[in-house]
Amino acid sequence: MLNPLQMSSRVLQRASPSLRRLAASRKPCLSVVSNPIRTAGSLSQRPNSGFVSFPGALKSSFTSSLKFETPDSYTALPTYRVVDQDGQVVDPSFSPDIADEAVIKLYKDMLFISIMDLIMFDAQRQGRISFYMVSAGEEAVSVGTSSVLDKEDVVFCQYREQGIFKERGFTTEQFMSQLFANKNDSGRGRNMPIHYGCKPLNIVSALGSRVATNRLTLVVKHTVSSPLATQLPQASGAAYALKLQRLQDPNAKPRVAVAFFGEGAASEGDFHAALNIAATRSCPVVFICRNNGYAISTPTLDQYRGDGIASRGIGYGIDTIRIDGNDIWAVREATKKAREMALQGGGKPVLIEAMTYRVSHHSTSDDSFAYRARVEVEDWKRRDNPLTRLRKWMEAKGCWDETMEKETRASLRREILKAFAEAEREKKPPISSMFEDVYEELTDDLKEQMGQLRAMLEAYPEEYDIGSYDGGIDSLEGEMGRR
Ligand SMILES: Cc1ncc(C[n+]2csc(CCOP(=O)(O)OP(=O)(O)O)c2C)c(N)n1
Ligand SMILES: [K+]
Repeated sequence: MLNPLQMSSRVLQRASPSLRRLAASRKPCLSVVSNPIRTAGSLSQRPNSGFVSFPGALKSSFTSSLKFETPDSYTALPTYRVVDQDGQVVDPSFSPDIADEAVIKLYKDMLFISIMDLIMFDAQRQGRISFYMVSAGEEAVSVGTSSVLDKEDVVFCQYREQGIFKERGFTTEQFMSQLFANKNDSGRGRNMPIHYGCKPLNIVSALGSRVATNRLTLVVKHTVSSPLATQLPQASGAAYALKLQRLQDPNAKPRVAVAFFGEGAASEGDFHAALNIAATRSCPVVFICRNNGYAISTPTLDQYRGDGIASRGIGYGIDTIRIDGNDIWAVREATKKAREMALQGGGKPVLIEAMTYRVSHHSTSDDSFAYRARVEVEDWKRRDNPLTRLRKWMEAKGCWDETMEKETRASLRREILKAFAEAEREKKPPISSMFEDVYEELTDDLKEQMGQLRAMLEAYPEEYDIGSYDGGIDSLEGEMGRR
C-alpha cells in the first residue's frame, strides 16, 4: 500500500485534468457559490443590503456600534465529559459501546504504559538508557483515541503517545528494542529513546521509503520527531492525499489522518500552517491537542492568553470540541464523532482539545519541582487520574476487582522486565549501518571515512565496546572498509 505522501504526488501525476482542477480548487468557494452577491458575478457591496460582501468577510453584517470584541465577551468553551472523577456516569444518554472484555483491554493497555514508564524512567536514572519521557496522567488520551480509530488511519504522534503504539499492537519487544537502540529496532538505533515509528501499524514511519535518484537513495524516516509541531503540516498533507485518493477512486477505503500535539507545540508556526491548509483544502484530519498544563517549564498562563487551543480551531473555521482528557469515555465518544465528521462529504478537519495534567517531569532531563510546587502535583494525583477513573467505573460495573488489579500489575511488570532484559543484552546494529540509507552506493568520501573508522577501531580497541555491535569490526569488512 502506498503511504499518503507518495499517494499525493502519484495521484496528482496520473490524475485527469478535471481531477487536477478539482484538487486545486478551494472548497470554501463551493459554499460561496450559494452567496447571491457572489453568484451575480460581483464582489462589490450591495447598496444598503445590510450585509458585508467584502471577499474576506462573507458572513458579517454591518453595524454602526463602534465596539471592539474582547476575549472576556465570550464564555470559555465547555469541557465535555461522560464520567466524573469518581467514575460516576454524568451523561445519562451514555451507554458503553463495547463489551466488558474490551474495556478491560483498554485498562490493561493504560496500565501497561504506566508501568513501563515507571520502569524505564528508573532505567534512565540507573544509566541503562540515555533518555525517557513518561505519559503519566495522559494515558486515556492516547489509548482512548486509538481505540476508536480505524487501524488504517494514519497517525502522527508528538512524543507522549506511547498508548497509541500499545493499543495498535506495538509489542513489548519493539518498545524495548527502540529504547535500547539495539539491532532489532526498526529505526536502526539512530534515534533517541521514545522516538518510535511503525509503518505496518500506520503510525508514521519511513513515509518516503526509498526514493532513488541517480546514486542518491533517500530513506525518509518519519518516526516521532523532536522538533515540535513538524508532524502537523505533515498530517494535513497526508489527509489531503487521502482525500485525493478517494476523489480518484470512490471505492478507496475512507481514512483520516490524526495528529497529536501539546498546547506548547501549538505556539509553533507549523500549527497555524497545518490548521489553515487543512481548513482551506478541507482535509480529513483530526487534530488532537493534549493540553496538560505545561510545556516543559512554561505553564499555560505564559503560553497563551486566549481560551486554550480550542478557540483557535474555531478561528480557523474548524469544528472543535474541548473534552475531559482524563475520561476515556469522553475521549472515545468525541474521537468517534470527530472521525465521522472528518469523513463527511469531501472531508474536513476537526479539532479536539483534551484537557489533562502532566503528572511527571517533562522528561528525564527535567526537574519539574524547580517550577511547580510538589503539592500541586500531589493534589492532582489524589484528585484525578485517568486510570483510577476507569478502574472505579469498572469496579462499579462489577468487571474488575482488587485481585485482578494485583495480578495484572504483576504480570505486566514481569512481561516488561523480561523484554527489558533481552533487549538490553541484544547487540547494537552493525557499525557499518551508519554509512547506509543515504546513497545507493557508497560515495568515495564515505568509503574513505569507513576506512578511517576501521583503522581507528583497530588502533584503539579498548576504547570502544566493539563486541556489542552486530558483526563487530567485521561489518566494516571488505573493499569498502579497507580503502
Ligand atoms: C521547535 C522546537 N522548539 C523547542 C523545542 C524544545 N521542547 C521540547 S518539548 C517542549 C515542550 C512542548 O510542550 P507541549 O507541546 O505542550 O507537549 P508536552 O511536552 O507537554 O507533552 C519544548 C519547548 C523543540 N523540541 N522543538
Ligand atoms: K503541554
